[in-house]
Amino acid sequence: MTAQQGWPAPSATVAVRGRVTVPGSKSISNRALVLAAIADGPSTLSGLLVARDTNLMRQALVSLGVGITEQDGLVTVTPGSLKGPASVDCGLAGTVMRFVPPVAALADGEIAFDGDAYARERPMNVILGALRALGVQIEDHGTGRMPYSVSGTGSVRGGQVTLDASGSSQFVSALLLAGARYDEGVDIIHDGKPVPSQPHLDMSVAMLRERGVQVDDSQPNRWIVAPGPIRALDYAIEPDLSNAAPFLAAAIVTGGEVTVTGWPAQTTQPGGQLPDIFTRFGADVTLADGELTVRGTGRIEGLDLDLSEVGELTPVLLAIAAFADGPSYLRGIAHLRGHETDRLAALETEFNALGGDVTQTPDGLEIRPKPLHSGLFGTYHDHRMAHAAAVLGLVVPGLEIENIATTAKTLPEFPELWSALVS
Ligand SMILES: O=C(O)C1=C[C@@H](OP(=O)(O)O)[C@@H](O)[C@H](O)C1
Ligand SMILES: C=C(OP(=O)(O)O)C(=O)O
Repeated sequence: MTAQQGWPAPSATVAVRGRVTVPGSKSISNRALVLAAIADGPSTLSGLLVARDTNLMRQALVSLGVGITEQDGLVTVTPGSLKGPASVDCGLAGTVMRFVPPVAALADGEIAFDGDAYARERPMNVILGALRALGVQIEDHGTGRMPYSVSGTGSVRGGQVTLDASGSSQFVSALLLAGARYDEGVDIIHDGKPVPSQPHLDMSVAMLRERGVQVDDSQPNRWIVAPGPIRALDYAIEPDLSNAAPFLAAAIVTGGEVTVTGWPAQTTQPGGQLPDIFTRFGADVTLADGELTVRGTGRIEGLDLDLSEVGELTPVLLAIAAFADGPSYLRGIAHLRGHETDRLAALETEFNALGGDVTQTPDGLEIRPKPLHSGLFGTYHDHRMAHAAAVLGLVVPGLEIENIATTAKTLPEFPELWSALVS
């Protein structure tokens, strides 16, 4: 492949200044869809993300028998009786491959799951094993991976299950989201190294409680969901704060100023930690009147960051750290090896191919800033690799991004929004 085959990342001739509005959160959108699909009546969702991951979730739920209609940007989800046979394309969406099987278990009939080639590499065994322990029949040909099928009888016994969710918080969220609809509810006990992505767990619990479900998360590493209905709820989805990260990073690496509109005062999204992290990098950050403004000060400090709670922010934060005045250490993110790609390996390879000095550690990445040169940045079907490359490209002229279209996973309009902001 030659460098000509990539998307020419705009470089910033002047400091980036502007305002951006990003579409709805992937994580909240797909939870809202799942919960609405198994609620006690129709729910209307506003601000739902339109992207590959949410489209796959919608298709999955429709194929199970859920009604989904759309008018004037509002999406109405009407629960139906869940039935197989059906097949579900998970693409590369963790939220689809982990959150839908516990719902499919409530269907009557066989639901087959498959996805992109790399989806077969993403860890699934924990959630499949947990579902089996809760009384669900699963066929995975002994692989613990995709493709698999879930054969339901219209109800799930549920009850207590012990699992190791250190590989992904989505194993816990998946059971939380459907568990109220199981006969005995679900009592999830985590046994293993710490569960990553605490904000995403909080998001699942909060969204269940908003819908009247009783969740007891008062003990560490244990979540008890009482059996009962999930109340239908009309719901507005927050903007995706993780997808806002590259735009805000543009201000930091160019010494400019970027405002993201619609920033929630309170959030369970991991991006809620961005103001603090950006401040530690040396940026000026203001949150007022529902807008977050980040101003680059011309100085970026190398940081030692535990990103275990906010792993999905890693690629963009590494791109900022590439221009810091000292080394940075990003820790607590071994589980990123099971994301859209092995993100630790991919980031190390691609940053170093531009002349960078990035090293994988057992649980993270170290970066020692060095001048970078132009080149083609591989994205490995990973939207956040593309975001990181775009941030680098502001400072590194001639950088090209392979398969920029991969950003469609969560933000199809990324190339246009980016070009409009930075050029
Ligand atoms: O539940 C969710 O919506 C997510 C949980 C996290 O997964 P991991 O805990 O596997 O990192 C996060 O990285 C992913 O982007 C979305
Ligand atoms: C890890 C991610 O996605 P997924 O929901 O597919 O796990 C991500 O978006 O960074």
